[in-house]
Amino acid sequence: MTFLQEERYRIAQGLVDVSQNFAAKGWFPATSGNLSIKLSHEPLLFGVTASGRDKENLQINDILFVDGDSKPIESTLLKPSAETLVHAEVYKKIGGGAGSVLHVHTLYNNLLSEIYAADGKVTISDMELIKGLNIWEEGASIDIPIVENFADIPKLAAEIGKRLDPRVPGVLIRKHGIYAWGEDVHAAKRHVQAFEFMFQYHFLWLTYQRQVNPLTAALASAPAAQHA
Ligand SMILES: CSC[C@@H](O)[C@@H](O)C(=O)COP(=O)(O)O
Ligand SMILES: [Zn+2]
Repeated sequence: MTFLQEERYRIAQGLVDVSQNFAAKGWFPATSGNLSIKLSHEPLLFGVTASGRDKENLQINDILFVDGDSKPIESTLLKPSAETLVHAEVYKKIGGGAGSVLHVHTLYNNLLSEIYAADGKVTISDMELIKGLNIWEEGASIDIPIVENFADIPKLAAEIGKRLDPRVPGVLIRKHGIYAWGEDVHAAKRHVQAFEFMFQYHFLWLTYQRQVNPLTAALASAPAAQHA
């Protein structure tokens, strides 16, 4: 498989740039996270980070190119990210709306994925940064799906595939992290930043309510019958 050296460089540099932005925020603890940019949809080919690389110090040589089965398309000593199948699943299901898939582990996405695990989703309503997801309606509400953290990656990818919503460009994995995407790496980066801001706000707001006004918080979370 041959493709332009310029394309290879554009994709690798795009991933290095976004990794530096996220690393500065501490979103890649302990080498976690993985990143990809699509090269072509038909056939599906994309550049992805090699497994186990320190994404706080990602280099152009840490990127390899794989197909829709997560197999390298060129001879390489690099091993694709252990979660490459998740990237492939998002590209296959979202189509043209996904030109890049980004995965980060953060404290706030882990906390909310556990707090709302039983609901299977986190609901965020009426926040300005929902517009950062390209959703412009007044008072918009979004549900971010939460899937269990299956160790079996094909199962994890399939479960994520079942829950994808093209309107909401992200899926949480319980006590693991978020996969978010966008039509290109800039949109995907904006989506991750918007989600993380809203997760942080939501968690701190929950905490504030419980600390500052525990009675109101308890009433707000109690079933309606108990209010009567
Ligand atoms: C280092 S713990 C995190 C990993 O288990 C995994 O979830 C992850 O995000 C990074 O895996 P990788 O294979 O380096 O892409
Ligand atoms: Zn991960």
